[in-house]
Amino acid sequence: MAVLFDGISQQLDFSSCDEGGSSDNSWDDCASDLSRIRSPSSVCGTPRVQRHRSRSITLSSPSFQPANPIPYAAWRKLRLCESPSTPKSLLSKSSQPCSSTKRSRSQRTLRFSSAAGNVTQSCLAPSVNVNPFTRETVCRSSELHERNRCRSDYDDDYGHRLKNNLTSSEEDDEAFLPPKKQAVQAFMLSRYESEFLELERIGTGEFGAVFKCVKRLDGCLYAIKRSRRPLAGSANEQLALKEVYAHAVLGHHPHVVRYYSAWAEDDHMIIQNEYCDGGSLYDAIMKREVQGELFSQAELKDLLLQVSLGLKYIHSSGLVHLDIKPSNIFICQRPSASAAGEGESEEEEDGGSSAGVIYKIGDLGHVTSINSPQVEEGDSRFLATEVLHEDYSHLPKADIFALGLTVLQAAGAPPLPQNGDEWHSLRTGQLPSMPQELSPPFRSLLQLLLDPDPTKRLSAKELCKHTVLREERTGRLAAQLRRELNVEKFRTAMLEKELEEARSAALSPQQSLSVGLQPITNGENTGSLPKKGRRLVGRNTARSVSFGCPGYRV
Ligand SMILES: Nc1ncnc2c1ncn2[C@@H]1O[C@H](COP(=O)(O)OP(=O)(O)OP(=O)(O)O)[C@@H](O)[C@H]1O
Repeated sequence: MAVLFDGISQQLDFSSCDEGGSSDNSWDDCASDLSRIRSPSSVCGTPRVQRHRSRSITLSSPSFQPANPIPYAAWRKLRLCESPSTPKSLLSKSSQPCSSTKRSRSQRTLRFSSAAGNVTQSCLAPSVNVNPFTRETVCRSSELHERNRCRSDYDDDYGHRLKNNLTSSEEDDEAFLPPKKQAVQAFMLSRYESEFLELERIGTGEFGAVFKCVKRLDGCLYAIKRSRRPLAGSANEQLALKEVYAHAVLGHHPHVVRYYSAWAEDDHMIIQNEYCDGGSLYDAIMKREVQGELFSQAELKDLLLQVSLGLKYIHSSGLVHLDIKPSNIFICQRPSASAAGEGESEEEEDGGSSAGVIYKIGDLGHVTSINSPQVEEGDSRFLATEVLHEDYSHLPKADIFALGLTVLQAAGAPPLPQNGDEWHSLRTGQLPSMPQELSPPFRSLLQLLLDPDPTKRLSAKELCKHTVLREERTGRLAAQLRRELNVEKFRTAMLEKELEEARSAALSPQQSLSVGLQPITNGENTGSLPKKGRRLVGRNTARSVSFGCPGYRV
């Protein structure tokens, strides 16, 4: 029995089941966890199988049962937290460079991982590759290089989770599943589980839940939307399908959240989208509110311009969004200049801001066609009156109306009413009272977006060209051009000076020839000849210039 306990104690670590020690994990609990290991609903920590040379007892074998249930108190004593094989030591082992043989083996093996939250989803799934080209990886490796550390030190959640995952796969070097079982279990994994490692839940909405995931193959982050309720036959089905159809038709634009893939799983729709690391505009507004800050007018113009660019693209594709609002506009932090390279980004060419963030339109669940609309009204707080009255003749202008209200929200306007008198008065063209003074041209522009008559509202295309929005960018461009012009002027002046010097240097010997050749002796009497070692035009002009007179040179 002692031998049996010893074997178990060296293979199991329940620290991930109960970090705080408050859980009542008995053997039975953990054994049942093992049996539920592929159930997505299971959230309790899964016993972590530690790397160990002895294979006398392998927990991965479903047939394994302890001879006797282990009492709770005794069980807790079996934890390996401070033993030489604790997870800590395993982590540090994994952070050291490992041989290529080991890496390739770990990539092949299936493993148990103890990813926090939805633990069991990633169990038995393949490991995650680390993409060396992502911004995160590049930044991290340069940081590590700077600090001259030999141990990797991931300080964010992504790093931790990735690391845990990689560590787990290394632990699995001592593969405990026979090949047939591995194959069967891999087969039983869903596409979501086998292709992605779930890092955290980042949001919930009408559609369902959204998770931040890393794709095991490419090591990149994605936002994965999973519909909340089983879809077949539900009203949610249309919403999900609309989103997929719209994404597929729209393709790729810098101001529309990028779509990668979609599939159905267990009667749920799963959509793989670009992950926007700045969250939603709604989150950003809330954050500013807490900090007692407001979006500046320049930021508001930037927001309006960028979303207009996205809308222009959607509208020119014959579609309308119909649910524009702060929680459906997502933010990507702009990569630093060094990471982005020196050339202008696509956004800038398309008129976006060169500083700060990139705004992207997301959540295409209400998208419909302009010409044959099937309108599923979006959030009533942002709804234009004509849509409420089922007048669909100017649908793109309904997006413009919602965009106007979105910008007002970012400017600090009070929360919008869902209905009632206040709702109607907002639709008479009156701007709500604002906590900040907006310039008259910008205020009039916003007023124009909220005009009760949709035909008077500007189109997205007109907005993108509007001088009020362009002046910021024009000003920035002008400043940049001025800087470049100054550099060029300076360069030209330098070249002119060098040319002048070269000319006079070339002229001097001829002058000296006309007055009688003087051999160069000890450096005296050199007239206007360049001083010794002085360079002429270009970098290679330290060479002597010969005039074909032996004994005479300049
Ligand atoms: N691509 C993404 N990148 C980052 N976070 C995202 C992304 N997509 C969604 N989220 C987060 O998940 C939340 C809900 O997402 P989304 O609005 O798409 O779901 P929904 O169910 O359609 O919501 P709604 O009720 O607004 O229609 C967002 O508010 C945001 O915090």
